[in-house]
Amino acid sequence: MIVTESLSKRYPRVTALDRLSVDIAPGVTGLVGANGAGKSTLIKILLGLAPATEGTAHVLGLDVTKDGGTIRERVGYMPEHDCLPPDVSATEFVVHMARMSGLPPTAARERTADTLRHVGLYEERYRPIGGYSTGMKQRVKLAQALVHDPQLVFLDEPTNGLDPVGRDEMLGLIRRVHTDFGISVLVTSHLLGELERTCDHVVVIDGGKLLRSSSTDEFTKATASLAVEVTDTDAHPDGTEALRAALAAAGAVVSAGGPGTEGFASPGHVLFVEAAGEQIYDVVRDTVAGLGLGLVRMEQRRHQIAEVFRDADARTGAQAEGSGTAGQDAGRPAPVGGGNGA
Ligand SMILES: Nc1ncnc2c1ncn2[C@@H]1O[C@H](COP(=O)(O)OP(=O)(O)OP(=O)(O)O)[C@@H](O)[C@H]1O
Repeated sequence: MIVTESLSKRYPRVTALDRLSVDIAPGVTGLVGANGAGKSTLIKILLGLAPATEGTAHVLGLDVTKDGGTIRERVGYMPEHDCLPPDVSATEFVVHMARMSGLPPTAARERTADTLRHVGLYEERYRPIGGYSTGMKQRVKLAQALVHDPQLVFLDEPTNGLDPVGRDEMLGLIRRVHTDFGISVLVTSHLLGELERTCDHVVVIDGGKLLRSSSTDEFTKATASLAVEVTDTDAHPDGTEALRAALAAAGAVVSAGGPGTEGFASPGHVLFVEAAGEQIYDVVRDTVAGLGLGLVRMEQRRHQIAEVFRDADARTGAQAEGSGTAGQDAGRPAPVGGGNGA
């Protein structure tokens, strides 16, 4: 759907994109990075609205330097900033945008009604946009991006300014844009956690450079582990340590405490056991029983993407220190806002 090769965009004082090469397949893809990472710049280049300094980019097989007009016919765009006229209604505005996209008057009105209903705007759609809440304005922006039935939409920070409930609703809507209508989505955010729940694939950029591109499942599944918590007994005053030693002796890969224990009432009592296969459940149960400990919990846990990046960063940071090249971009993770999107 989207292919870039060594794409760079340099402003006089800033390199907004730095030799970025990505290949994005159909589906819902998250483009994540801190403010200033280059997300909006990439979208503008992909729409043919801003020229790249070097490199190439294709959207739906079309060259952004030559086919910008055709790309914009087939791709919807929800800009980040507030750009809605306050004194017209959502219906008037979206009909206008549909007409601008080339739909005849009747089709434009029908598609507008359908799309506004889909994004959850009903009778309010006849009121002037100036009186809308932020959530309603975001929905109007989403509707205008969808009204001409594009193959692909670019959504730039669609959850900006929304409270947690509004954000969840918007993320649900975005997912349905793909599942209900088959439209592919490229959605940007500075919050990793919210993309984890919404996207099939995540691309992370930092300082205009590609940090990582992989499927959401790859980030999380590969790191499945069991969180195990046990009681102490007279025979084992530190039951957690006794279990850790016994499991390690049985060949299990075990870690205690550290990242990932947030949310547990007694983080010091939680062991993470790498879940290599089904048999690990029996190994943990038998080891706990053999030690005479009480099993408080044994639950499967998928790491959140943010943790994966934190781990990767720790590794890269250690390497960079070791090689004396602790440099600007080497191991910097996307400095994004945590794993829960809240
Ligand atoms: N027209 C411009 N002239 C000069 N510098 C620019 C211009 N547009 C963007 N930049 C710079 O390029 C960098 C990337 O900006 P961009 O807007 O693409 O980031 P972003 O990841 O979308 O962040 P945000 O969510 O804050 O918009 C920033 O440092 C920004 O200041």
